[in-house]
Amino acid sequence: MLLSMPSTPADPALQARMLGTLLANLEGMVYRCRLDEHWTMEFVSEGCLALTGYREEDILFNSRISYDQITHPDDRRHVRTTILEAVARNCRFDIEYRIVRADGSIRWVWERGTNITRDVLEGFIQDITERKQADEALREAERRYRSIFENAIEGIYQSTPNDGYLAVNPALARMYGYASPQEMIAVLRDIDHQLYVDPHRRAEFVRLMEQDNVVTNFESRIYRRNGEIIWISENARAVHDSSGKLLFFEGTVEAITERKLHEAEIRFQATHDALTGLPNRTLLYDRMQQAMLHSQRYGNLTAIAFLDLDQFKFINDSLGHQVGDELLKITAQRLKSCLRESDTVARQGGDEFVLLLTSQPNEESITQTMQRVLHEVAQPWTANDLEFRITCSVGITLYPNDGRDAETLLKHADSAMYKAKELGRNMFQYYSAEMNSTVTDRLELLNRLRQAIPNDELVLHYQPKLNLASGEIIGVEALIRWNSPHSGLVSPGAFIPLAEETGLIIPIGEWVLQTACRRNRAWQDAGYPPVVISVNLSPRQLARGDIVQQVERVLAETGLDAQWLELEITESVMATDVEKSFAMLTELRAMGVRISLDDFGTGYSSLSYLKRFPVDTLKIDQSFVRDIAIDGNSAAIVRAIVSLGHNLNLNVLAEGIETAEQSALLRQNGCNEGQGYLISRPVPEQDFLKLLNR
Ligand SMILES: Nc1nc2c(ncn2[C@@H]2O[C@@H]3COP(=O)(O)O[C@H]4[C@@H](O)[C@H](n5cnc6c(=O)[nH]c(N)nc65)O[C@@H]4COP(=O)(O)O[C@H]3[C@H]2O)c(=O)[nH]1
Repeated sequence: MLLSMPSTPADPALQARMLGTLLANLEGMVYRCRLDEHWTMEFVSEGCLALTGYREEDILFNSRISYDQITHPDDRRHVRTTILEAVARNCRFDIEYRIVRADGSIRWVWERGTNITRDVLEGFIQDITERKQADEALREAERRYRSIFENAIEGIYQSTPNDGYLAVNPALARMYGYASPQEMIAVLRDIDHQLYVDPHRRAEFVRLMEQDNVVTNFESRIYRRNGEIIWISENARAVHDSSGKLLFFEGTVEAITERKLHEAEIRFQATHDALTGLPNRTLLYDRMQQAMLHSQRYGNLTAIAFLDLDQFKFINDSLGHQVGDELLKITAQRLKSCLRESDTVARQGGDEFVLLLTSQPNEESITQTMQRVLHEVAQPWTANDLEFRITCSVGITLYPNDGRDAETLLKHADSAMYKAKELGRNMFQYYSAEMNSTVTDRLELLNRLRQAIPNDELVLHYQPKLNLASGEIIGVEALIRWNSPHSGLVSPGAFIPLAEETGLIIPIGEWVLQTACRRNRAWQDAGYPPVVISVNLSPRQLARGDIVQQVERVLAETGLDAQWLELEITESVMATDVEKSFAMLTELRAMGVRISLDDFGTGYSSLSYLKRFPVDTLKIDQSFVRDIAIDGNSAAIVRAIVSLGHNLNLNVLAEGIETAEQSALLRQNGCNEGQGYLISRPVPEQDFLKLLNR
């Protein structure tokens, strides 16, 4: 019993004193009370004041307040029931409840007691408010941590090195495709094989844990429950007990598939061309290095083909960038279709592509591929309901023959490509050492070309046009030459394309028009028989829109009558703003200027326009003339053009006549005007005037 005395010491006074000391120093209150409706106190120890805020005399025999009143109203019933039940069973009771202290504050107490008789209880009551608060704080903290665990967006887990997961949160279960954490823990027993796509990843994870006790940003590919593969990143640490034994790993998981895709996308963008999806220059260099190493080891050839679309700039400027972009995409596809998977088609920028052919046994195989490339690129394509054809010029270098590094090989391929352009486009050229001596540095060329007009370096050569039947000179074509102090007499193929690309053709074109008209007027003034002089007009001169005014001004300045001027335009002009071109050409014809359609039959699908086109003469392209004697198709085309021209009341002139046989065949096929080396090459003015005088 609580108040029963120890058997020693025997002195009752000593015992009473000890008891008094004990009771006075006890934190809490010892009591004796009646088992009545007030819990009437018969004895309370000194701790009463500290516990309840009431003095002993306030409580004893309910003199001021009863203990039942001190008990928190909400807990009174619970307290009474518990005590009565214990009494009924004659056993000790142990109960926690709240009291209301004298100052109104509420405190938690713990009471432990027993009944001495049927009516009297004895026991001890202690303030446990602080412990209760600590418990509550602990529970709150636990609740908080659980809430974080349950509601985190990141996956959280505890796992053992060998036995799967101890705990996972719902986010991780969701991320891995399981209905609940429980299901995931139950199903995923063999993490190495069931989870990681590469089973060695888990071994690596465990190894890092053993080594560092922590892993950060550990990225792996894992299987979701449905077999789908995703990327995750883990941060984890090892948890040990006090003896240092490993208990488990605990970590967080982030799904990073999107980030990985994004990174891959960025990597792709850094190495590929956005428009065509082809490898860009960076990746090309990389592949070239590999290909060269491979050739070195196996003793075969690597070919680098530099490819430039002929007249692309013109299409881009005249039909718009959208059509230009479309053409580049089509070309990219076509080029890829000609090559093996192991080869590379890269876009170098603009309309330039580079083909890298690896492990080539000999030149013949490269030539075959290049023939396929020319053929494929030249296939017709459609834009704005019109059918087009575009050709390309290609320069080829071989490793190891033509260069030992990527830079040199590309530079030489570029030179060879310009040679192909110079030789008439739509062809490929293998690089040869002499090409180095030709003008290949375009920038340097451009700078020098800019100076050509002010330095008076441009000259015109003249090529007569004949009536094939009578042999009479009926006209002359003015053809530009550049008398460069640096490179000698440069033919137009070597600088006109560059002038067209850079816009320099505008001042050059105006110079040609001025000079041709002035010279023609001077010949007439000198008494030579009058001839029509033809001047080539670049599509860009026409696209500028002021050609009518320019021609008017030049004719006025030089005093040449309009009937003695002919403007040669190429079919490609028709692909530009057709209505505008029609209007300008119509105006020029109304002034009396003649219009001739150059290179007829080679390029754009112009037949549909031809009927409406304000033109006087069709010039049959020299490629047909060249083959007329050997190729039935060319002869048929020439016949068709001649009869088409005549039906439309047009003059038809054949250019590039080199042999008497060609001339005869042309005459037989109804073509009675011609021009070509057979009659005369383009010659300086004085030589031409001698011909005119004959
Ligand atoms: N194989 C062969 N070739 C022959 C024969 N007869 C003439 N040719 C060449 O064929 C070209 C005909 O000129 P094009 O088709 O207008 O082609 C011209 C023209 O498109 C352009 N061009 C020349 N001068 C000018 C100019 O003043 N302005 C513009 N915009 N372009 C020009 O440069 C191109 C090339 O001019 P050229 O080198 O002078 O080359 C000339 C001429 O020398 C022949 O029997 N056989």
